[in-house]
Amino acid sequence: MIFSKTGDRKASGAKIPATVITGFLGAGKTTMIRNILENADGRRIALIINEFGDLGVDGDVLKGCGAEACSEDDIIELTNGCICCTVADDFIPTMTRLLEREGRPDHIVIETSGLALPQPLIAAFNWPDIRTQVTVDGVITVVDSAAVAAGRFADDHDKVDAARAEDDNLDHESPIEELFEDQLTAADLIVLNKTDLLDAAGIEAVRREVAARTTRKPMMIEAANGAVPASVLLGLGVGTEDDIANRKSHHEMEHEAGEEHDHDEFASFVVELGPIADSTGFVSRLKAIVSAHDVLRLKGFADVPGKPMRLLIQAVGTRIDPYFDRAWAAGEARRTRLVVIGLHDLDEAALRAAIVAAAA
Ligand SMILES: Nc1nc2c(ncn2[C@@H]2O[C@H](COP(=O)(O)OP(=O)(O)OP(=O)(O)O)[C@@H](O)[C@H]2O)c(=O)[nH]1
Repeated sequence: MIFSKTGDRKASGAKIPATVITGFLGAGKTTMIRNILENADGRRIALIINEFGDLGVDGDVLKGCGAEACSEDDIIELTNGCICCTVADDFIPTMTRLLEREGRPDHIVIETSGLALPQPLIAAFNWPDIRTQVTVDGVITVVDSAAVAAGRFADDHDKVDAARAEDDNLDHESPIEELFEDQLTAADLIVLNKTDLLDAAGIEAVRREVAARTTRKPMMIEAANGAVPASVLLGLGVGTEDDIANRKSHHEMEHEAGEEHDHDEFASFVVELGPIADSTGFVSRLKAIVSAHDVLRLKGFADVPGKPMRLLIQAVGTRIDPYFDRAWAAGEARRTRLVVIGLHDLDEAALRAAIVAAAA
């Protein structure tokens, strides 16, 4: 965070605007935030990142981006990715500490994990100590348009029925579909991202499907690589915390109907490997593995011997995108670590073995 030295907002009593950026795993939230930080127009931005999985890749990518607004110490990471369960434990104390600091930011940006329900987070802005000092400027939901076009959020009824037959505890129709809709329902602005991967007719079909998935009518804009001017994303001025009653999630509606909510629908684990000599072969073998095992998201960094830069590996569904993102720092341990995220029945042992074999 880059903080004001004067703390003049506090003195004037103006509330600090906070933008919540949500969207399913791999939609492009971090990419869009990076774009905001690089085009912050002199705003002092504090960034809170909530990530699923123990690796902190998003924070690391943003710390490594070199923009003035992303200095190492200026990004707060909340490591438990289910913000819906930890608002009281993690988020509220973090916000309180941020607001107690001497210098205060002009704007707060919060990236939820791809598996988080935004509703409890928005409701937390009504907590007395927070409500008097911060307002939700707007909720921005980033959509992976290519994934929508590929039917990734369409309910696969056969699969859901089979899973429910095997596991009585499954109380939801389809966790992915529900989350996708809950994130859309929370939105003040929907960014249809990854339009570079579709043609005009495909984008139009995505727009129609997304509109049909929420009863609200938030603004919708298109983007590639999250390239939307910060002036469009920041300053929506909605005050979303006053409108939570109109944005209820499936979970909230189930709770009201007296049903229980299961937090164990998704799972993640970290794989640590040695140096990867043949990075091209490794990435192509990983691609086959994520397809065969229905992995939702895989990301992390690899140590490629002889390369001064670390290799960032990102897989979203079956798309895999490796690139060297920054040089290893002096004294930094060169490590290969990947976080793997999937549904709760992810076969961790088989996946681990396959990834270790792919690296050999
Ligand atoms: N082709 C294409 N790729 C994109 C676009 N936006 C993001 N990506 C890629 O998609 C992958 C995931 O992007 P992230 O920004 O990390 O997505 P995220 O929503 O922060 O991911 P999680 O935090 O894991 O949920 C990366 O490989 C990005 O380079 C886009 O508009 N087009």
